[in-house]
Amino acid sequence: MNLLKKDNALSLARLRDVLIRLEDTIIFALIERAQFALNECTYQPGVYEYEDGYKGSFLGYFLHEMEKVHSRVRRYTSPDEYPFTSPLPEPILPTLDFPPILHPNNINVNKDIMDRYLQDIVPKICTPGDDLNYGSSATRDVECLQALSKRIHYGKFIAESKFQDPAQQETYIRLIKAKDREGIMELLTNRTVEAALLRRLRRKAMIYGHDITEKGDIILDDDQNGNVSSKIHADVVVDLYERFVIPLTKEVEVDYLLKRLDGWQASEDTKAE
Ligand SMILES: O=C(O)C(=O)C[C@]1(C(=O)O)C=C[C@@H](O)C=C1
Repeated sequence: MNLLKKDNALSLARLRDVLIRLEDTIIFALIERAQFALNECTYQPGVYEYEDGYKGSFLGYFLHEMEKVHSRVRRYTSPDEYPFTSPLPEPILPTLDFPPILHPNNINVNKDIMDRYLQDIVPKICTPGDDLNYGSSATRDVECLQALSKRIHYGKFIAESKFQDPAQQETYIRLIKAKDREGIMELLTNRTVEAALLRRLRRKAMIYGHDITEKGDIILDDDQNGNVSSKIHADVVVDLYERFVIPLTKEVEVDYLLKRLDGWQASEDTKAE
């Protein structure tokens, strides 16, 4: 989404379209990672020596080096991009003037994303063992992590859109003032959208995870669920969204909303002047 343009940036339908596109990005990134073995040593600190004395894992090193370059081309000045590592250098490109779409905040849940990715996702999508493709698997890890991070932090835009809905703003303000986390969570939850998302995701993961014949039919495997030797198990993708991606997006939404009124009245007064 072009965040330099403010028009319609907060339309809920458009934001949901972004999330739908990111489903494809995430499924393909997971499929790419799944072709390599677990390669545990890339996640363990102290296995390699780095010229700058870095003490973390190979993935941590690779991610930090990549983020340094991306930071120089101002990736993390965009309100939908969040780094995993720090410190990062200043951009070499001039600052872009993004219209203020989000309320100022410093929410970044990438540490949680990294923990869940390493503990829960990689062991489920990769075969155990070591195939020596360390660079390839770390490259894919970075793609998965960045796609998940973007998706989950989009919760901020969705929360802002919901807050600005005139039909709901008063209720949000009341719940925020009461610091009612559960009430906010309930109000922003849309179970119909979640159920439709999970159905769509299962279908996509089934289709993207299999090859097709020349006629376009899906080549299903011969187990009863039709997904034993697929590139990725549809169940794993659905489970990942159900237990991790959606709940963490909602946490971001709630965290954002809980801070939504900080300095708000002051900024409304300035706008009115
Ligand atoms: O689409 C929304 O309304 C969202 O808030 C996003 C999302 C999601 O993570 O996909 C989260 C909460 C809602 O219950 C439905 C979907």
